[in-house]
Amino acid sequence: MLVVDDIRKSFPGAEAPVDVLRGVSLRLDRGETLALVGESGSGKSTLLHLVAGLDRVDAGRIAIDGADLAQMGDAGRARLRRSAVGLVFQQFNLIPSLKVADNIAFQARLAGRHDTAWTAELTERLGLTAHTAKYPEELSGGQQQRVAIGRTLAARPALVLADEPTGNLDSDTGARVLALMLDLVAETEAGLLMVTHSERVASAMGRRVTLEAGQAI
Ligand SMILES: Nc1ncnc2c1ncn2[C@@H]1O[C@H](COP(=O)(O)OP(=O)(O)OP(=O)(O)O)[C@@H](O)[C@H]1O
Repeated sequence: MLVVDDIRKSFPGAEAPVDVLRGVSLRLDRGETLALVGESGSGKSTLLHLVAGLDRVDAGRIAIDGADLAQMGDAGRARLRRSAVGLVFQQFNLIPSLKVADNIAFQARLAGRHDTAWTAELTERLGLTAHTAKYPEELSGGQQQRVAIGRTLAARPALVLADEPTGNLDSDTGARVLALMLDLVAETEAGLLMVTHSERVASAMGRRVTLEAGQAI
């Protein structure tokens, strides 16, 4: 479902360009979970941004469900992001003026896939039922993180891209949220690509890819 084929990405440096990704390839099918690990600065977030269509590769190919990101304009990539891809980043990016229930439903409504029963089930399993009429600022960090996960999964994306989604939580809450996220991803048969620094998180995933010196090993 996700094919990353020999991608390259450089950024301008003070003297010479910095070659962050130097021919990285990976594949991810629906129902698979893949941890993306590597030292700080190894290019994990860069790769995730490229797959999310938030930036463009210098060379190589990224395809999601057969659609080549490079062949699409900005509008096409935004459409694909809305319909097939869910993002869970460290910053929750909740909408402050919307109540929790509307934050959770937001992505699904945008994608035209709002399903009341599924949203209610997700809300319950994420332990948020008592908080649906609140605004994000009234919630703790861990609760806001669960809202962000609910918002992504309510839309049933084919591909979930996550950057340290439990990085800001204490280890017990983080473990519970991760286990729930893995269950929900498995049930929706999404593919999950997750950047993490945590060995515990990486070992809970089906496979792992390590970025080192611009390559996937
Ligand atoms: N927009 C940008 N402009 C210039 N350099 C960038 C840009 N984005 C990333 N870089 C550089 O690319 C390299 C990889 O950064 P990236 O954030 O992808 O690493 P990472 O593996 O996610 O790191 P961390 O684990 O610390 O989050 C770094 O050297 C960074 O300085």
